Amino acid sequence: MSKQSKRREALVYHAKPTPGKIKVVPTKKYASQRDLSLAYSPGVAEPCLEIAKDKNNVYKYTTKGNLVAVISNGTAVLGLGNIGPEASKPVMEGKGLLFKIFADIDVFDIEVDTENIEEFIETVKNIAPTFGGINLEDIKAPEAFEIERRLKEELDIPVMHDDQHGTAIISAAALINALELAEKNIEDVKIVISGAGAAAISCSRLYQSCGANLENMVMLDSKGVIRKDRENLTKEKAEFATHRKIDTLEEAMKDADVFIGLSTSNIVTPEMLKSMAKDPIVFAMANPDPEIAYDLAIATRDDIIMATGRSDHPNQVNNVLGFPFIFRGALDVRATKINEEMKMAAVLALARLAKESVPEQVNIAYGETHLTFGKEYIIPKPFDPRLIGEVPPAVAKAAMESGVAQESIDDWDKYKESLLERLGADNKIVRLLVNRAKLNPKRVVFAEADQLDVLKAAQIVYDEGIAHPILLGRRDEIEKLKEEIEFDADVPIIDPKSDEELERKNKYAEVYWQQRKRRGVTLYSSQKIMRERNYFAAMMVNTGDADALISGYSRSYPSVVKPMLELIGLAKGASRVATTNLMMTQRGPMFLSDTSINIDPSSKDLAKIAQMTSKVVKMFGMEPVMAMVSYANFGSSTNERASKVREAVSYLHRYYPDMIVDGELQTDFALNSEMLQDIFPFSKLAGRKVNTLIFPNLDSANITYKLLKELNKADSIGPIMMGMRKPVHILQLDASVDEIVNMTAIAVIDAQQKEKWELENQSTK
Ligand SMILES: NC(=O)C1=CN([C@@H]2O[C@H](COP(=O)(O)OP(=O)(O)OC[C@H]3O[C@@H](n4cnc5c(N)ncnc54)[C@H](OP(=O)(O)O)[C@@H]3O)[C@@H](O)[C@H]2O)C=CC1
Ligand SMILES: CC(=O)C(=O)O
Ligand SMILES: [Mg+2]
Repeated sequence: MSKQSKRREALVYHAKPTPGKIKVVPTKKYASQRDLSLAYSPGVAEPCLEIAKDKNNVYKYTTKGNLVAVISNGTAVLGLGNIGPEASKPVMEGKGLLFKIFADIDVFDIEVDTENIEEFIETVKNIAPTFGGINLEDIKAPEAFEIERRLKEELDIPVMHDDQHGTAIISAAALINALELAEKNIEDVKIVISGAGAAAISCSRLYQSCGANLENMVMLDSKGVIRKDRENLTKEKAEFATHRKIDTLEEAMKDADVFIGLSTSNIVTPEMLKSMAKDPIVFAMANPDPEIAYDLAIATRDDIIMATGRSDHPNQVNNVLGFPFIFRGALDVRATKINEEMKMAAVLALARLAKESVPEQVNIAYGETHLTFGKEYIIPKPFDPRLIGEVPPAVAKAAMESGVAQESIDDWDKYKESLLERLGADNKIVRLLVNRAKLNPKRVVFAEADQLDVLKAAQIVYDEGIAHPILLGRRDEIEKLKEEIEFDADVPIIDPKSDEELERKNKYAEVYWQQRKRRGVTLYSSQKIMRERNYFAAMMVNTGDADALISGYSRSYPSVVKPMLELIGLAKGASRVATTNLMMTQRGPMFLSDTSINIDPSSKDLAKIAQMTSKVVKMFGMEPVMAMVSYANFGSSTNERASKVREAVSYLHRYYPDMIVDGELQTDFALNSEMLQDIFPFSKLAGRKVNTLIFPNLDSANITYKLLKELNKADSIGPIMMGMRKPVHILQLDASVDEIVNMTAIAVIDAQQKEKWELENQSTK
């Protein structure tokens, strides 16, 4: 993607569909007059009075305990400098988003229009009663030091200047691990620090706590090396002033073991890197552009251990790995401070985690095959789901042991479990899907590429490397739309109606005719039918000219399924096709089958649908726990509709005893593991969390899925086609661009799996 398109994409992302990145969502019912009389007057007076009696009750009756203020005055926004409070708001909203998705902490972002230290402190102190914690952000040094020191002293809730301590914690963990790989001792290494601001000073102090020697450090600011003989140094800079008679970064870098960049972009040259000691460690952490570009650094020295603050290269040393989890731990024990002990506990937890074996989910999420501790993996990845289970407990424990916790945790296993529960699975699942597709992108033909949304989706999958799109449709229309959305990549366009495709059309017609010539099909009618886009696209997949197909955006589902079934046919061993929908519900991801095809399946069909769905659930990295739902529970009705489901279950139990499936069951029992455990403790599902529902007929499945989508605004991925010989996936009429992108990822994964099975079959023959 060009720099210009990236810029546009970032602006559209922030502007559409609603400006900004976060919103406020009520957590209580508000549907009836009664609800409102509780939420507001007169009911609300009761918690007010309780809190007036005892301020601690504010944690019991309000969101304070899980609410953090991300506060800035916009004086040091990333590496963009003093761009003012309004211009800092996207970053602060971004931090809010990260707090929420990584640690389930709610955030109000607050941008304060003052550069005066006293005014800023006064503002924060005045609003502090609202919050459980204060995250100071992007405030320039030296003001940031005084502001944080005073607020820590004067407030009884945790206050942390993220750019100082978040950065220090993460980079210290990365440094410990990098030094281990380089086989160097922290006490001995020569460290150059570019930048003498909030982040640099705090990092350097923490490295000292980890054992680094002040005598071995050289720090630089915008004026050059900070020497003892320089005048008018702030007290923080003076703390790091060196006796060495050097003035420039170039001189400082000679024979240095470690470079820490917390200053500004592109100030380190390849020559400087070459002058460093063997196995140099370079953390170029300025954002958005580092002190030296990752690729350039790697190309300059092959013994380098390199990290940046960015997510698009290995080793992202960025405070995003810290602030969500540090505050989570601090809030959960109502710590009054974030102290040195808590910071060190976070450092050690992060450093330790990087050395443990990486769950497959993380490999997939980052499009990697085998992340292991080494030069390109010195620190955990932000999307590592283990972070929330490891860092907050370490921080909370340290808070308790150092005497700043106001509440204690006794059952650490239970606490860890509750932390893992906090993370919704929605985004994770989509990410997993997309990244799995990216590992081995396939050629996907978009049969309706002359529709704007389909083309937009094709552009996204192309840009993100999810698939190699083939655009099928009216060439002139596609060209026009491509220009409109500035999709300038050279991807194949195929217009089945044009003369250019005559040869290919004839080839497909011949194949089609050969298969059906004894069923009343003539060569002429075959040639005619190949002008129809879905037939043409299906033949592309059939003959290996494409790996997968996406269609259905502009036509009714059955009208697309029919030709696909006729042309592509069923997979080996499949007796029918069916679909499943993945719904992102508040309870977590749920698969619902069959949502689109089988009107009144028999018990055998139901068993088959369950089996096929189980494979799809596994494809999403989840263990299927399946309820075959009905209006009845375990034989409570003898009606044939209930017994059909019962028979399907007994078939599965008999032939597939390892499948975790049971029924017939009413949906409320299926979704409530405790109720199920109490009343039907013999069930295979008792005590388990059901993630898949197999419905007895199309009516119930389709109605439920649409109801969830409309009433609960649950996002849906699907319908995912199961049982087709080739990867053909059919969109709902008017699917959104996101839905088309997700469906393409599914089509690619489907193609990857079919390819794998074919290879396995060949090797066993
Ligand atoms: N990866 C991460 O997680 C994080 C990265 N950062 C990045 O670190 C940088 C600094 O942030 P922060 O400390 O908050 O900002 P500050 O404004 O507090 O500090 C900036 C420092 O950089 C120095 N500086 C500017 N230009 C140069 C130069 N050419 N050579 C050497 N030093 C220079 C300034 O010098 P002077 O004192 O003379 O003005 C100042 O000391 C930013 O790029 C920010 O994005 C920050 C926090 C986290
Ligand atoms: C990451 C961060 O907080 C910064 O660059 O300022
Ligand atoms: Mg910052």
